[in-house]
Amino acid sequence: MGHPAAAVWDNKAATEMTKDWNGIDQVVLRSPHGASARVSLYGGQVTSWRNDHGEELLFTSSKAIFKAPKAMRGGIPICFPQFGNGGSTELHGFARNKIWMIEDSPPPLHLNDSHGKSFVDLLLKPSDDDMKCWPHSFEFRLRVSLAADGVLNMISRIRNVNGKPFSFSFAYHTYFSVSDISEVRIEGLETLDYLDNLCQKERFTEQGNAITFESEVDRVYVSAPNAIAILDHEKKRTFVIRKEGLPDIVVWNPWEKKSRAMGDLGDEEYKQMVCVDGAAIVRPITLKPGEEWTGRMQLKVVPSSFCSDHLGF
Ligand SMILES: O=P(O)(O)OC[C@H]1O[C@H](O)[C@H](O)[C@@H](O)[C@@H]1O
Repeated sequence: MGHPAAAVWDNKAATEMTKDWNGIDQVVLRSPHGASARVSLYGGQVTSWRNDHGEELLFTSSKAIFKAPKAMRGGIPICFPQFGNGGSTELHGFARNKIWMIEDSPPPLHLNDSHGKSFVDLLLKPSDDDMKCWPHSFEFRLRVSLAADGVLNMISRIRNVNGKPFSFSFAYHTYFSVSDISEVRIEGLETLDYLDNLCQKERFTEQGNAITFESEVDRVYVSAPNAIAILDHEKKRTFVIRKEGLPDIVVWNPWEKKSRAMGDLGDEEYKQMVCVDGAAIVRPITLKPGEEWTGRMQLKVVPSSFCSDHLGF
């Protein structure tokens, strides 16, 4: 446990308020060794995560649009209260298109996540418009923190402040930057069942040793382990994703044809990205009045020589 005053002091020194491309406030988190992360108040979206050498680890489209109704294509949009188009709200929910507030003194986290980290706490409450399409009152608290070793942590707490229970789905829709999608493999999802969005959500079982990419992929892996890895052979680096409270993993690459049809993605840019999301989709989360849910994702990048044997799966 760190001394609270020390944590506050560290944090002030390590965070900075600037504006994003669209003139909206964003918070820059910095580590003492040079890593950084940017969090826009638009969508509570992490728009950049850089390692100690200043290399960008998240993908952002060169054609990204910074206007509703779609989130900026890249970084980590937050999908809430719905993932995909199966509910009453806009695609992937409204949270990614709202202006969030900074919250100076949020209710304490059970787990002390602030010591030695730079962090920001954001808050989203529904507007009258949101209540029209999704009539449930909630408080969504998001903490984004950057540790001294460059590890990025996101903790979402969603509280029911409604008179009645409600259910939602959720995803950290994470666009990882990769050298070439053909050189990428994902480990940790072997033998799992997945729902294939390209086949009307039909359920299949993953057969291969690891996931590689040769065409469009749009899947929700069900009940995935809490650590999975994305290996980028060309860059010789591995992203390690750890998650808690988020049973599912989405894997998405639009490939050539879909990219060409998307106005906010360059025709060839699908090669430089892969989306792998910690998510709760297959079984929506239900909260009774007064209950709170927590979903946590941690992102780390390690040299690929640190192979999956070390991850314990
Ligand atoms: O274009 P967006 O609304 O950001 O959605 C981008 C993608 O998100 C997820 O990965 C879905 O599974 C895909 O079906 C969708 O195309």
